[in-house]
Amino acid sequence: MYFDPRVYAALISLQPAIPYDGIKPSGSCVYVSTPRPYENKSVSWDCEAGYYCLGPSYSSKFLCTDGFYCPENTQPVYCCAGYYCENPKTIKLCPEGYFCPIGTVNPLSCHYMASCPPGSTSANKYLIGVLATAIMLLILILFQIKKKVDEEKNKKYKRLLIEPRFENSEKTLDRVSKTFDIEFEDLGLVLPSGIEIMKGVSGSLVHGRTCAIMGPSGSGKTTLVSLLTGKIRRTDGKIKVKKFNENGIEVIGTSRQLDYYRKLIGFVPQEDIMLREPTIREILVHSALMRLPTEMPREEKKQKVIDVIKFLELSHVMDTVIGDEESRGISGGQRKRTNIGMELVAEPSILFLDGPTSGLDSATALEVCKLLKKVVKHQGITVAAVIHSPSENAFKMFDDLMLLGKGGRVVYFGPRDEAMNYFNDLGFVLPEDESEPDFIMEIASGRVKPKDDDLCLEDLYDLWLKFQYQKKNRASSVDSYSVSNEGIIINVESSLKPGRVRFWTPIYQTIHEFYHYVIDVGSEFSYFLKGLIFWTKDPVRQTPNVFFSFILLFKRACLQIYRNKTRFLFDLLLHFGCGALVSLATNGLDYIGRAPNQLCSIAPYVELSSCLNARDDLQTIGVLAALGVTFCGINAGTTTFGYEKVVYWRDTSSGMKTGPYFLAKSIADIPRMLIAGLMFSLAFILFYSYRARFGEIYVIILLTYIASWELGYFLSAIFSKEKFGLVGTGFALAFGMVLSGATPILDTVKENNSLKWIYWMFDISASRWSVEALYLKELDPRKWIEIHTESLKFTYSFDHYPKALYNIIFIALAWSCLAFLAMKLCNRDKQR
Ligand SMILES: Nc1ncnc2c1ncn2[C@@H]1O[C@H](COP(=O)(O)OP(=O)(O)OP(=O)(O)O)[C@@H](O)[C@H]1O
Repeated sequence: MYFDPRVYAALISLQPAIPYDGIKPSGSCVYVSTPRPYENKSVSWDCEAGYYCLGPSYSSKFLCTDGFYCPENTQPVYCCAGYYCENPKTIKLCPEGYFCPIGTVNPLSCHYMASCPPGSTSANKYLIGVLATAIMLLILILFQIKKKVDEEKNKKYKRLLIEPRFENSEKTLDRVSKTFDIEFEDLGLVLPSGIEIMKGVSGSLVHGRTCAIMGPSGSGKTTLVSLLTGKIRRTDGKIKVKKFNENGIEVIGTSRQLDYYRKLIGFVPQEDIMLREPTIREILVHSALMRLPTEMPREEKKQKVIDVIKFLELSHVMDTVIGDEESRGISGGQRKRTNIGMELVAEPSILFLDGPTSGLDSATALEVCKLLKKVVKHQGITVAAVIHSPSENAFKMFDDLMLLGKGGRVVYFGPRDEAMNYFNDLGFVLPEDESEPDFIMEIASGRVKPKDDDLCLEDLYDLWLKFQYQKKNRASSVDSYSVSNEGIIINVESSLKPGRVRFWTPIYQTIHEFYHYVIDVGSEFSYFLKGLIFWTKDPVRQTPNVFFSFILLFKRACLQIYRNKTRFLFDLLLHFGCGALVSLATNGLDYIGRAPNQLCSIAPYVELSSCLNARDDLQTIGVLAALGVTFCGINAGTTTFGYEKVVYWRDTSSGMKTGPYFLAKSIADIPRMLIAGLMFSLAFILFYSYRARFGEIYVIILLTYIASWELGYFLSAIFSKEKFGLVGTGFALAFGMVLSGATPILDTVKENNSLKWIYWMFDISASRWSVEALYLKELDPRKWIEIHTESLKFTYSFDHYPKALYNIIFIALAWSCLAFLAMKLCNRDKQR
């Protein structure tokens, strides 16, 4: 291949001649494949300004395009950084208040956030730091104002507390209007694995009485409560409900199924599942407003909260936040009482408690048991509580005892004060130095034997059934003792259906579970549609509708954000920091197009490749930004729902609807997204010489943030919080980088037969559209370089900008819908 040695010399010499007018530009004109003007003055050229020639020996001349500088008798150079070339004939120093990157035709305004002395190649954006700080200060001021408003509100409640009627009155709670008895028979549970964890459990819970459910660890106490509250679907047995009016007279209920009365069942879980940001009062007010009947006036509901606070003796800490291990709030005992209070304010007719005394010292545990006794006395409701190793006094607070043994079998069920008599009759003798509840627990775990017998645990179960059988026969005037012991045992065994666990049981159980899952989802959906079309009312209790629930949940979500102000501000700093890092990575990246074709045609082979490919870093800049935003957005999104899933499950099991909750949290997140996007965008332009408008960059970054945020919602609905980090990183790399359309390049994927089937994946990636949108907006001010001569690369198109933005919005909506469905459909058993 032949090339002119003089042009070659020009190509490897990279410093073009700059007309020097007193002020030196801060940039330089060093870049590859741009020859400087031919300096050999002895050779004559015939190339007027605005045209370029390939050299003195070439006869043809070519029109110099905008963005280049072509004085007379030269080869073209890009208009130098720090200068601008209105046309290829002139070059001028960039004026003050403007900056001129390489190839500038019109100087770019420095905007309001930067300073640009004459000859600037980029804007010095020190004011951005000031702006970011101002935003943070403004947020702090808003938080302070909210604090003042809160303090006023607290004072109002304090006044309510010290009103004379409270000062003098005994701390009482009104009787509830509906009470229930629950009868259960032969309850059984076989897990999908085929393991039977509960078998033949029968008994009844009577209104106006407290029942302690006890047994060794793993005996199935929690399982029993879950079966009774409908959290787990039983595989065997019956549960029936008897309804009573205010005078304790049995009335025929609309249904005898416990599920039907779900809104009247209170369940206090073993862990203190509640948000940590609100105060005790706020949590109780929220619970009351969400769960009490709509016909009850709002003031009465608030009064109810005050009553419960008084009753639980929490008045002095009612305006203290709950807190957790990280941020100290109320004490463990107070948290337990609040946990119970959340149910009490909702006026349940039946209250189940799973380990209300777990983790408490004996004095506090006794206090809680006394409280339960008092609740039953005042309200006449049904209370059943799982109790772990109670003290003698705490044990006495219960009227009935359900004692379970290993494998979920009943060892004893009946009045608590008759339990010891029963065991005495079996030959167990309470040692003098041992407390009654401890001894009973030892019996149930098979650690003590009767004095003159060698009974094993299995015998205890059979003996209990035998005892029951005899009691039943006595009641029906049949002489139980006419039946041989052997006969009874055979009877009993047959009622327990031994040998039910076959090898197909797991398969059967799985199909059974799936069937019920579909029925459950289907019936909820049809119930929802029915409610929507016929505006039907809940016959048991009409609680706030979707709109009012939304308002209450939205207020709570805002409160959470406000109470987490340190985290909020720190998050903003992190978004700013991430944007600054991405910006740093883009430093020096630019678009300077390609050298004119004619010049390239005579370039040496080594220069040819860089000569033919325009230097175009816009896509790389876009990918860096999209990757950073996707990482930040996903991570921020997972915090919204991910860390309060258990609270969500508790709330839904007590009647909260997923729709208003999801919408309320999402809308409360909007300011977070807006400010996070702003912080990132401000930091992103710190070191990056952007040519689009700041508003355009902000819109692209914000929409990508929203789409990633929603993806974070989805991930947090599917995965547990321990997995967010890794799963989020994986998704960010996939959607922010691989599917951004840069590597692999969209064109390649489209044309490659083995890859084109995954092209749709690029279409559902927000970053692919945001990179294109940013590319187009950044290219727009550079159109003078090659817009009319070159077609766009990467399957991009100049009219794609609105489409790209719409697509990001659709992707965000799609992730949002998926997140909602995932929340609704995953872990349904925990939402019951
Ligand atoms: N979904 C499940 N999958 C597998 N095993 C289960 C499941 N639910 C319960 N079990 C098992 O059933 C048994 C009873 O569990 P449960 O939590 O009801 O016991 P517990 O008496 O409440 O125990 P603790 O007093 O320690 O809380 C345990 O052995 C438990 O491992």
